[in-house]
Amino acid sequence: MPPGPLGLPWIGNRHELPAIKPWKKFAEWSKRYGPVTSIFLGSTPVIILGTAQPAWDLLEKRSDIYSSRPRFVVAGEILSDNNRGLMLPNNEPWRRWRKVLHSGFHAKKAESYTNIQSLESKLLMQQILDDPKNYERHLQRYAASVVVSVSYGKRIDSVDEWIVKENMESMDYLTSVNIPGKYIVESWPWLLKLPRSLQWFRKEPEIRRQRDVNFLMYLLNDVKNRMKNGTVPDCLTAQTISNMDKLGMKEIEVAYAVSSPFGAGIETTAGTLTIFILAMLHFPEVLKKAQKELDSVIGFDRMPEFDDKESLPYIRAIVNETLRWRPVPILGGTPHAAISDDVYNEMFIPKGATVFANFHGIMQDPGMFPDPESFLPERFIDSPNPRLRDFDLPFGFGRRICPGMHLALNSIFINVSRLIWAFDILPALDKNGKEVIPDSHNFTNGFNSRPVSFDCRLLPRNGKTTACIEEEWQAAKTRLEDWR
Ligand code: HEM
Repeated sequence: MPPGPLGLPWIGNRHELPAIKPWKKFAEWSKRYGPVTSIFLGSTPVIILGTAQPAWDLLEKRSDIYSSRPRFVVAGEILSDNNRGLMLPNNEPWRRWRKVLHSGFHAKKAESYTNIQSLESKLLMQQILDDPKNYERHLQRYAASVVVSVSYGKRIDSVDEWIVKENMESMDYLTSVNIPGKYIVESWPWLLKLPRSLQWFRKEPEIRRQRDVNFLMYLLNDVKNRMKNGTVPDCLTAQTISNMDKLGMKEIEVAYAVSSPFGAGIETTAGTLTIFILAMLHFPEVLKKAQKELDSVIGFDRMPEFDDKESLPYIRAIVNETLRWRPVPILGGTPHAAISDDVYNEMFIPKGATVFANFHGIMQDPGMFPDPESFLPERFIDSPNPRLRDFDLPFGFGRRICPGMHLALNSIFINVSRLIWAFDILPALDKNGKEVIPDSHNFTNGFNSRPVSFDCRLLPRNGKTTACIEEEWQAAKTRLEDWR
């Protein structure tokens, strides 16, 4: 097995792994033992990949071995009845689920959503203009509305809408049951052989499951009804319902599949945009340089559009650097699992091993990203490294790579370019008028890690850009009505 810290009988290295921000410990171990490290959590072998190369070598090049997931007894099997593809092993139902998401969000298909993304982004700019203090809430609304629009053909006016709240509660519950060590059945799955009435751990997740099913079926049936009336815009659910027979999927499978962007696409997108703002507070020279590019390519009489992407290399590099500097899916997303024994660089990796591509270490590897703590978009410009020219590392690996990658990149590009074009992004001032720069390491715990809320000033750059935002918003308002 790869080198790693010696564990104790039965518990392995569990006692050494903190519940808060375990990725830091992972990175520490990678530094000490090398880019491929092994530990044991209970009796499960866990492989930690600390740099990008072994992650590509294993999770991408050997994806026939490493595209599975570890077993999630409570969250995946009991709570979700094996309907949440993110937690499914590499099996036939996962492939059907993946097909739905691929056909809904592949690069070409994602282009068809740029219209709604641009309209929602115009609303976002207007909201930030009117109420800059609550910028984080506006970013979350943007991300939620895009995801619900492309999934269910219906937009979101406020993060307080019941659909968003119900989804958040469901996701919070899912995360709360997915804590290693919380349920003994995860380590002793033989408990599932007990008579059902004796499986004490089932009761609460099964109640929650019924609530999830009711919610997801309501959303599915709502789209069905609107399809009958001819009032639903093109969206993932409508496409999938039309293809249901061909896909060979049951209604409940479809209901869960089309809801996956809900869990995977809101926090990641909104969190990344917040990280961009945090980076601009720490690296004001990057903001200045980006404004210079926008001023010469766009000017002040119109907003940046998707068509401008090719002419804005520095903005594209900022998008990449934001995803690298502080990745939201800090542990590389959900871990992968090996379905057969393997040998890599003379190290044995056993069947059933859980594999983490620890983004906290990978994205801070000075070998690949010199001076990794600095926010340097230049590292992506004219790079001879094809992996940096086409930077998909933040979206994971192989057959499990994020299916929402193109949608996410479009959301980040359009909003980063418009925020830079329209606003000066400055630190908040304390009561003595002194600038307060938030800690660039103060991030939340959890699978998705985003900055702890911080204040900043988003000041309109000039009258022309402000007038342009207001004008564009007036025009966008009526067009957004199509997505009610
Ligand atoms: C900045 C935004 C985003 C980032 C950084 C991100 C990143 C990731 C990562 C790292 C993974 C794990 C891949 C792996 O296991 O190797 C993942 C999986 C996934 N993402 Fe995203 N994602 C983002 C946005 C989205 C959006 C907008 C959607 C939906 C439209 C989405 C849907 C998914 C799904 C469904 C999976 C699970 C795939 C599977 O298990 O087969 N993501 N994402």
